[in-house]
Amino acid sequence: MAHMELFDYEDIQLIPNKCIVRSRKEVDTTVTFGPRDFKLPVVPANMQTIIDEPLAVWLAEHDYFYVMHRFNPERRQAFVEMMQQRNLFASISVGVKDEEFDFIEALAAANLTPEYITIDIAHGHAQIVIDMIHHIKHYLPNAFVIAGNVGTPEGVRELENAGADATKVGIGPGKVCITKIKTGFGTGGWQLAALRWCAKAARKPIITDGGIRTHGDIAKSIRFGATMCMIGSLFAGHEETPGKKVDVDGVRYQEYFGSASEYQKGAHRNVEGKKMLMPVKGHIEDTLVEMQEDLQSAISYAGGKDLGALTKVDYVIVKNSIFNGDAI
Ligand SMILES: NC(=O)C1=CN([C@@H]2O[C@H](COP(=O)(O)OP(=O)(O)OC[C@H]3O[C@@H](n4cnc5c(N)ncnc54)[C@H](OP(=O)(O)O)[C@@H]3O)[C@@H](O)[C@H]2O)C=CC1
Ligand SMILES: Nc1nc2c(ncn2[C@@H]2O[C@H](COP(=O)(O)O)[C@@H](O)[C@H]2O)c(=O)[nH]1
Repeated sequence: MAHMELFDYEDIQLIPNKCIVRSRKEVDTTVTFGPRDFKLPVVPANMQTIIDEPLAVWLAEHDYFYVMHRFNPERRQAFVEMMQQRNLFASISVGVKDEEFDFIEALAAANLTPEYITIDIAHGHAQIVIDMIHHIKHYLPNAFVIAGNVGTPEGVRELENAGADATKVGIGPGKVCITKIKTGFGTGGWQLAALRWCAKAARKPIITDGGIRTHGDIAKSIRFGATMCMIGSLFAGHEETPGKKVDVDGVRYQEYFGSASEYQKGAHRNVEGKKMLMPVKGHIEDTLVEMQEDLQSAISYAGGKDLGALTKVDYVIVKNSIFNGDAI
């Protein structure tokens, strides 16, 4: 590996350029991802405590990208039918076990092609993922295939060469992730640098996945090569997110647990995720609007009118100092 600068979100500040808009309202945060345009380059994580069918419908109706999780496998075909009957796009997740290969064939037999299929595996740089990409492209050639997760340029290239239309980057930077502790591996603590490293090799869009803690981190992700940002913890704790609500000393919280946690698996086997309680902070629509306003502002600081302006801004590395000791 050539010499690589190591940094994460909190170590970076972007450098402003002369503003060319009279109002932040003029700034366009739209992103084209696959066959569609979306309001924001942001997608809630495909986790059971973050997305469910009603939220997926709401997001699709309001022109936000979504990826339904894969943890109610028996519902997925009906979900695709339901979305497409309502003229909404269908975006689902699959794993790589034998029955998942059968499921792809069942969709094809039913003449159902989801617009987006995400192969959702912890260690996505694997032959079985390449086999699944080939399988989907054979049976459902018009589906846009997102494959991951990977943490290296080699991983990105191999999945792209196998036919993936986008790759997802991030091994272990998530808020409820314990992969880095349990295995010693991953991009936790240097996710932004790993994104830059992977983006240099990519010929197709990248979704950065995990580690985003502030709205400014979305702008930084775009700067370092992401087309889309997958976010869990910032979306956890909304009225509409499906994690169980609990009351602790009169304060409302919502459960947010890892997809590889024992709470998801129902067994303590290969556990690489934990559970947290997040304070309930209101409606997801308000958070999405605030994200959009903050991103519009970021683009105005970049001296532009759309997301493209962020991709070229200068930056400095200010190791661990941007919060001046303040908590986020
Ligand atoms: N982004 C991240 O950093 C991580 C995300 N996750 C999330 O947790 C969920 C469960 O993931 P996952 O365990 O992959 O899904 P699955 O339980 O579907 O396992 C994937 C398949 O790959 C095999 N496998 C071999 N090596 C590994 C490895 N190191 N990690 C995982 N599987 C391996 C598994 O077999 P066997 O189980 O017998 O080994 C299984 O057959 C997913 O939603 C994933 O996104 C989990 C960890 C890290
Ligand atoms: N290592 C693990 N990673 C997990 C698990 N469940 C989900 N994830 C990943 O985290 C992101 C969300 O990260 P956040 O920082 O925005 O909260 C999610 O999209 C997955 O890639 C897990 O059990 N272990």
